Amino acid sequence: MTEARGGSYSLKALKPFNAGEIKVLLLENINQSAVDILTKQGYQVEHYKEALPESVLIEKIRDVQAIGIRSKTKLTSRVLSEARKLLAIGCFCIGTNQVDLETAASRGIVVFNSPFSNSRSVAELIIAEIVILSRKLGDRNMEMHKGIWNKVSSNCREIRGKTLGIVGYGHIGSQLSVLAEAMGMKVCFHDILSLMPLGTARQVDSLHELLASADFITIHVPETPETKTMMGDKEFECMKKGSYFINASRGSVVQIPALVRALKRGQLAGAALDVYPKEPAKNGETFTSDLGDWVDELRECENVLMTPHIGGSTEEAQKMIGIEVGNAVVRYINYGTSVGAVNLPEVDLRAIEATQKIARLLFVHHNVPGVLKEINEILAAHNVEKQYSDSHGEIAYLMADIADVDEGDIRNIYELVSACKENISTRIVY
Ligand SMILES: NC(=O)C1=CN([C@@H]2O[C@H](COP(=O)(O)OP(=O)(O)OC[C@H]3O[C@@H](n4cnc5c(N)ncnc54)[C@H](O)[C@@H]3O)[C@@H](O)[C@H]2O)C=CC1
Ligand SMILES: O=C(O)CCC(=O)C(=O)O
Repeated sequence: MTEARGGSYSLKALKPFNAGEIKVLLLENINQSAVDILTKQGYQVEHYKEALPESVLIEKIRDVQAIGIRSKTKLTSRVLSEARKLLAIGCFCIGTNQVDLETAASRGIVVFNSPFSNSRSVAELIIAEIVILSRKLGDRNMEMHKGIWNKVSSNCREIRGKTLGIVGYGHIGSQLSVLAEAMGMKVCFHDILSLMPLGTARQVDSLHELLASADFITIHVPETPETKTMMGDKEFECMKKGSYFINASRGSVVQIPALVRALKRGQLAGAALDVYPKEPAKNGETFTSDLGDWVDELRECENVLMTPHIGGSTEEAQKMIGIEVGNAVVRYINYGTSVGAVNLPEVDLRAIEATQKIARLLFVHHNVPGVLKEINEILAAHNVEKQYSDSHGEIAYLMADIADVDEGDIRNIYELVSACKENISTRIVY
């Protein structure tokens, strides 16, 4: 058994398994920092640059203990029902809407994401887009590439003194607020939560009030039943004539035909989109009407910037995300630590000293009365050094360190706990 240094004494590295048998599937060009962390553990890592078609995904997911994805791979209940060995899903991004979180939890599969490692990258992109839209640089750039000299100032404006309206004042929205004020903009925002405004930003009561008062509107909400299609004809009609619209959240939030109508009738002077209702699965695929008629309609509009979902795609963000999510997956597989999980209770225990003969029970179960009594009866013959249990809706997670157990005790505890009626998943690491 290997040992890790922890402060002034040695900590036990818990690995009840042959690490070489742990298989990890990484999709969508996840950063090398994650590959390095996982391979250093001795895990077998299969690494693809793109998302896989569903049939191939199902074939591969059957055989792995962990999978890493970004925004394209849909882990639906159909796909997860095939994932019989899966312990952990790493979303190497912020959004987790591509995963059926409830199904994952009900199967004892933990889901991690990286809640803010790419927020700054998105905020910087939005600042750039505000300037580019305001100066109509997208169109001027395209003209120059075609050999056309078109020096105009009409309707091109500074952003200083203009109002930025932010929908969703979370990690990205609030970071953007600070950057925009530094550029001389006034900031107001709308959020379903009452939040502390940064700088001199101002929270407004309703989405419609925000839409009517800003020169630029930018959306930074997660995909939820409430935010799906939240921007339609009525909302664009509320916006100031000649204002600009930006979306780098999720494509489902905006009704593209309504946006196109607002652009064509001159209600909006331009728009920037980074995300779409349907996106190609990999680089090299085309962005054409195969995805929907809305593609051609958008491509015809003037002063519309379109980027291929690159809000979080910077070297800095991808490296940080790789390290953060890669480590979270390792900690869960090796130690059972679920801190940072988005679908299971966050449970952890202090590390075990290398000299201690301790086995750690990791038990995900249905959250019903009587389960802990049953488990503690199983453990009654042993000294439970420490234990912690928490629940998240219908699912609960118990972690217990049991002292002075031999291989026979461990096998016995495993068999009794996993036979418990409310068992979802039982592991013992030692
Ligand atoms: N284009 C890209 O590459 C990227 C896109 N994203 C997307 O951006 C979204 C936002 O990211 P973060 O700021 O990190 O999320 P966050 O969770 O920190 O903030 C989201 C905010 O939206 C608010 N909100 C939720 N529903 C709302 C509603 N109906 N109306 C108004 N406000 C609402 C929440 O209260 C929260 O304050 C992510 O969920 C993800 O989908 C994130 C990173 C990169
Ligand atoms: O980088 C990606 O693939 C996805 C970025 C994103 O949309 C997110 O972090 O939610």
